Amino acid sequence: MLIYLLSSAILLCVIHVFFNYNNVARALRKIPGPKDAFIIGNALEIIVPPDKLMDLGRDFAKRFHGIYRFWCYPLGAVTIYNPEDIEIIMSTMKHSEKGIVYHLLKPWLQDGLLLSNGEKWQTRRKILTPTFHFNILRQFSVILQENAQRLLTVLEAASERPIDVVPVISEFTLSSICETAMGTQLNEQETNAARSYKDTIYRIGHIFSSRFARIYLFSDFIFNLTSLGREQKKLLRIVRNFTEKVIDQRKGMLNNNINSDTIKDAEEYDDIFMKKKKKVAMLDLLISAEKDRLIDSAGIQEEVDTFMFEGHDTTASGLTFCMMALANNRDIQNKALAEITDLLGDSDRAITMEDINNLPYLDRCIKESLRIYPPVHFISRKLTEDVKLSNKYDIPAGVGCHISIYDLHHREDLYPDPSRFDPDRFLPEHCARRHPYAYIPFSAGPRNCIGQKFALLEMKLVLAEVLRKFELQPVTRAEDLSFIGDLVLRNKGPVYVNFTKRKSVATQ
Ligand code: HEM
Repeated sequence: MLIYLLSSAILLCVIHVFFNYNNVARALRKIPGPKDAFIIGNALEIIVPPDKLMDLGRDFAKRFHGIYRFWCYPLGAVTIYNPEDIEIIMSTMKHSEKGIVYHLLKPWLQDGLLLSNGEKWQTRRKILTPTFHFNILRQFSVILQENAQRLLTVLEAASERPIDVVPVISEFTLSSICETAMGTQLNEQETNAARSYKDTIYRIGHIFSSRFARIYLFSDFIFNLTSLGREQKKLLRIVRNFTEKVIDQRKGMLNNNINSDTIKDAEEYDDIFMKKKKKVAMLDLLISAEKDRLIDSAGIQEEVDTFMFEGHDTTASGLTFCMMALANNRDIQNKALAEITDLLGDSDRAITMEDINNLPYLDRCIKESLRIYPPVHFISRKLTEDVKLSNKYDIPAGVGCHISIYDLHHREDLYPDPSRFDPDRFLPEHCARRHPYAYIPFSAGPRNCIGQKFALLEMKLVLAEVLRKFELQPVTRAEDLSFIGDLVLRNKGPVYVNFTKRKSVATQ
């Protein structure tokens, strides 16, 4: 018996040494982090119920300063929120391989821009960059304005009582991205296929959230055995059939309307569509690139799906929290409204892209809201080579490096009283004093958000239109929020705002 116990103890010690004293573990364990348990490292600390995941991150960010790590053989991860360290990781393509959590998106986005790497990413980024050229954004602004007007109608019908803005804003951003990315209207068309596509996208979003918050579902093998895994498979088929059909229809339309062989750049793209008086879609550039054999049909599908995913939930989260913040900060809301009224006077004409460039205070409100409530609150990389950070810690190759945008944006030393909503933090003189990687809602460096200008245009346009028409009154307060662990920042429950119709813009 004694021999049996002794040999078991020795075996456990050997396992412990093997798990926790290999080269990776030794390097990682020099970085501050939670206390290591025998054999299992930090496993027990990180397995928490899904609704506690965000709190766990915030708790660690408070306990450690700018960096902490987890280790549980064979998985290791370091979370950083020092601007100097973030610059080391984000400013080069050396560390551009995406972390393990992005693997959850693979069945849907495949090798689209968000997940691809190397030459493929470079080619795709080159094809897609002109989509966000000023001239094309100007055309998108017309579509965004039409969708904003539909949103105003919805808000008007529900005014004078608290509305959960989450579903209303999601509907707006999903319709907007669908029309700008694919040239397809979800609202007016309201065919069975369009409705089912919309519902499917929402449901897939929920499945991602559920999977993200349960680490045991990260394994494809286990996930595919669950009812969620089976449902996701079915839903992805619906999405793919819909986008395939839209792409085919668009190809047919382009072939009939455009004699030009290919579209070489944004100016030409703009020219062709302006002459034909056609609404442009991001998809058109991809179809054009297919003629040059730069991309194939499967590639077009990947990119359309990527834009649909990246382009709606993120902006919906940004708009939701910005509306809530403006409702809760009456003085700031009034200042933003005064700026709009000064610009437009009594006129009730629609706000244009040119107007948008003349609303610097609203711009600062959006920036501040994206600081406190960054829609993409963390990003993650898998390091393929060793990295020395600014504070001399070494992160070994093979481990994950999470960049906590949320904790970076809430650092007391960079943003005193970080929970206070203060748009003037973004006055040029204050920005100039800050590290360039201290504010990164759209990431930074070569793999930054390609849709940043589009997102800001969409947010600004719709906020300006909403503020002109409604006074936003507080219902949900900042202290009521409780975030759930998800790829996009989300409150656990509804986010209520009361929209009260203004009598007249001129009298405010
Ligand atoms: C407020 C809204 C948005 C925020 C906060 C946001 C944020 C981000 C962030 C942080 C990344 C980097 C992700 C990473 O490195 O893992 C990213 C990448 C990306 N975003 Fe956005 N995004 C927004 C809206 C949009 C929109 C509207 C589109 C499309 C129209 C878009 C398309 C993309 C794409 C395709 C990438 C991958 C870029 C690449 O790797 O080259 N995003 N976004």
